[in-house]
Amino acid sequence: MKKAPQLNQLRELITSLDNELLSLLAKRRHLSIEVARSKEADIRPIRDTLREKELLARLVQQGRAQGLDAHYVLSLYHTIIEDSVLNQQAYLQGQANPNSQKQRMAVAYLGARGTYSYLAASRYCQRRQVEMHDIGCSSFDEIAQTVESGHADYGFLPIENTSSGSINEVFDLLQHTNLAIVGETTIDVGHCLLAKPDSLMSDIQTLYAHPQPISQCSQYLARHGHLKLQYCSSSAEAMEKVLQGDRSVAAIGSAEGGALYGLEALESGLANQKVNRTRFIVVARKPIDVPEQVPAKTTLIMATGQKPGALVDTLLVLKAHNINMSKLESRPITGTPWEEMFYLDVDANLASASMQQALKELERSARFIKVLGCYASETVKPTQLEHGQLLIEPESSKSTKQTPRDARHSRQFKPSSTEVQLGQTLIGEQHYAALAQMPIEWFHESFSAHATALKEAGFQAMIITNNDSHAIDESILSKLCQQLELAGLEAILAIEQPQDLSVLQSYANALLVPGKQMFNKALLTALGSSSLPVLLERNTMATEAEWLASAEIFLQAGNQQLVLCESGVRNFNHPEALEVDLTSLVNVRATSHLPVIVNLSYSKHNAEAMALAASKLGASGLVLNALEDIEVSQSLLAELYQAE
Ligand SMILES: O=C(O)C(=O)C[C@]1(C(=O)O)C=C[C@@H](O)C=C1
Repeated sequence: MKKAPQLNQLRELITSLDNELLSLLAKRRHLSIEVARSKEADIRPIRDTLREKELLARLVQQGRAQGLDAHYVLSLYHTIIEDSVLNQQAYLQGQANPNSQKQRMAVAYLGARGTYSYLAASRYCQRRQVEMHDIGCSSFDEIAQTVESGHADYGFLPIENTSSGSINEVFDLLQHTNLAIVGETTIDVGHCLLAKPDSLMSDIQTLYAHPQPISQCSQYLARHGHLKLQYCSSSAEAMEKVLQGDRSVAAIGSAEGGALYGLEALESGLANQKVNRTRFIVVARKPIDVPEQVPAKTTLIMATGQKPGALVDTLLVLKAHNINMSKLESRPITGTPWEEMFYLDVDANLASASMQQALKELERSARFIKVLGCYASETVKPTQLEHGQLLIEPESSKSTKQTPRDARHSRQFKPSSTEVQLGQTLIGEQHYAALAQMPIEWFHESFSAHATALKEAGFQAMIITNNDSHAIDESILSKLCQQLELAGLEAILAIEQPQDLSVLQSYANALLVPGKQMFNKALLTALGSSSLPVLLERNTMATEAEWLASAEIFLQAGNQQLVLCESGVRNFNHPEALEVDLTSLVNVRATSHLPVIVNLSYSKHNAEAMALAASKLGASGLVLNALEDIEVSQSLLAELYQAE
């Protein structure tokens, strides 16, 4: 028996794949910036949701054919596209504001290295490829003063959090500052319990934290009522305290921040809400221009006075100009009891005609109004696909489930077992067939001797696969099929797309739908409308129901000459290889009248025993690797034919 590969060998393979993935992602990023340059020239919007829909639908389909589920592909690509959009925005923003372009920026933020503000600021600078000179501050006022006095170029202020809501102190500060909002950024706040590496959860008695994380983790803290809370001015101070303390103290902070202090996360996911994100605004001394291609936000503050319906009038102005308001917050005006200052974020570019017009109208009715800034919106809403495009099961499998009695593949529909005539070869309950398989690339001039030897060893047919999905080379195909015919082997040709049907059917005795095309509805329907027998290979990740659902699509189109081909599925025993699913063979034989053959050419373990077991369990044939030692195949086939 072949030994399972070593863990380190497998890890090396994964490492090299990951390296390839990274370099592909870097190349994609580079291309995305080139796209931004072209959009800059013809003034086209950065976001093109139609293109995204088309791209996502294609990738979901291609991924599914390779065994990757739709949600996995979608979430990967949502992240990739978000990155692409934000990079394009940062590029165009830089081009539109050449004076604010610097190699190195001084950035003021709350606390010290390791706080969430620090993480937000460093990510913001990284995206703009700007070196960050970080200036930790002890309060929001100090951040504002540091920027106002020119000691910092940017200030980072947390404005709202998905768990604890708006950060009032920052709203109040904005009332009195002359700074402009020039950007926003949102980060995931993954609160962890950080302690020294040798601390255990049972050791922890005291918890240091900033009031914000304490309020965002209130449920966790209620469950751990014995922990003594100590308030700190920032998460960095909390981590510093843990560093100075003994094993009984811990802090709330991010794992990334904790690592800067040599602390480890004893527990993670402390926040009340699963999605815990904080939005930061970036303030600077001067406002910036936002290019019209970039989705922009404008933040205003206004006091309407205590007239009935004053706020409604404001909102109606926005409505009249088709301007969406993404946030509305109110804060008391200091020194004026019962009067409110409203903060509005609207999805509009300050320079746009509609926003300018709306502002004029608002000025007429407001007692006070001020634009705090216009900046690129970093909320990249993921483009969604139609529900039908996301279904893990093909639509037909739903209908099969609803009316299993009517399903054409079922024994209820047709109690007697189906026999499929493949040239001169019959496949079915009473007819066991042996098929060899090889990729078309293996064809060579002296192939005919090998084909004859296969025939003599007991094979009746040859499956020709096209592993790399190359375009069909008709001259090779015709020579190959001629030699198969001379050797007395039926030619079964793998088909990848409906367009290839007209060429392939002139050479083939039967066609094979490879597992990766098992969900290809167009292909199944085209083959179902032809008169050639077809072998339908199970996708390595497909369930029995999905496999039968694909068979149903084929049968519904009219052609009843279908053989199911079980080629192995991924499993935990031998993750590097495929393993024939004998359980499914039994189940499918019990529920369906279609013949099932078993392809052992991909499975590396116990092929001989598997072949015997499969034939005992009702398989109507087997497929072996055409290049396997012919004598070994011959003795196996002899044993199988005897057993039949
Ligand atoms: O194709 C474009 O127009 C791009 O800008 C590239 C891209 C992408 O990364 O694939 C990014 C943003 C658009 O909304 C659509 C697609």
